[in-house]
Amino acid sequence: MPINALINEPVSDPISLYRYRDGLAAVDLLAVAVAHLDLFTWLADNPSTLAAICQKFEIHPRPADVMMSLTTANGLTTLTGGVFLVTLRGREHLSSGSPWDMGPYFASMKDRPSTLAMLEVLRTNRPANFGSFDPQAWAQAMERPEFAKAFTAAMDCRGVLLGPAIARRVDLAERNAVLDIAGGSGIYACAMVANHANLRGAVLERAPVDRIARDSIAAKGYSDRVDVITGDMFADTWPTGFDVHLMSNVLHDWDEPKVRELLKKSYDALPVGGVLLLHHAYLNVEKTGPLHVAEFSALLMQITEGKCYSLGEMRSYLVDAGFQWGGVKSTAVSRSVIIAIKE
Ligand SMILES: C[S@@+](CC[C@H](N)C(=O)[O-])C[C@H]1O[C@@H](n2cnc3c(N)ncnc32)[C@H](O)[C@@H]1O
Repeated sequence: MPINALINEPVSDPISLYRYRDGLAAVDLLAVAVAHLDLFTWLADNPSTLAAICQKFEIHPRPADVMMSLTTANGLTTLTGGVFLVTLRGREHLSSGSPWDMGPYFASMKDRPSTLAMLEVLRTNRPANFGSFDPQAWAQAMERPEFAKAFTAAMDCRGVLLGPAIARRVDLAERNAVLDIAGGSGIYACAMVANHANLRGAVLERAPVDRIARDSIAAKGYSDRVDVITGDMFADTWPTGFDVHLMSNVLHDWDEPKVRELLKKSYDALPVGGVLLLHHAYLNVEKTGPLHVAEFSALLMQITEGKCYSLGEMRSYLVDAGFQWGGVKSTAVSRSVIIAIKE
């Protein structure tokens, strides 16, 4: 009998493979910090806030925040009382004047197209074209059926691992219906209903992904329990009748104002006592790691308007939106799910 991957998890751990794929852009972000900005030489003499770093190097706060999380997670900087300091490792290996300065080693990769694309994002705050090879940025490229199909397939194969991991770590025994906002192929909604016989589901997606989701859900045999609702999560009112909302790998595509907007939309559409599940890769409260997540954040910052948020940031956005914090559970490959309840 074939393995039902929506119910069974793999025995082996693919984390090293995820680290390569997720961390793709981290090397370019570090190269920008060293070879273009000479960040560590300056910061060693000028401990500074994020705002002062942005001013000095004429870079934007969102990518600068991601850059400093990456240097901190690498043990090159620390943050004390809102001020970034260079550590011994940063001084010895990445500051000019040190006999062990690796600056020239990084300088040789300064003009790589992907490094230059990263510098452009720091300077403009505009997402680069997808993976530096597609003619459009991700959000626009997703309107083209061919790109949407390939991108949704990429998300779907990741969801086979992560969807069941979420479904098994949250208690949904008393719940009835899950709305998977921007649910891609519907893999997460299928995994939720596959693991919880009491649940029905729906995916909210815009065209052309809505059609891809319908076909994918049918191919998995879940059309009788998972619907697809065509809609724009920003422009449209969210459907009611669902006591669970799931946003998986959604908020990390957007900057803070849009994150807050989506949380408010969820709050308005959920019944009192309803639960919001937020599944992403999160930095810790102090933004000192995990390194895998700080590396992934470089990629998201480069190709979308977002980044990997910290648990502290998410908690404050949720509380501001009216939610009660219900805890956080690890799922797989450095991802976790935040549970929030509408009071
Ligand atoms: C990174 S994918 C995540 C898909 C899925 N939730 C997952 O975890 O694999 C982001 C999804 O957001 C969807 N999306 C982007 N803007 C949207 C909008 N305005 N309304 C509805 N869906 C949107 C895209 O079509 C895409 O499927």
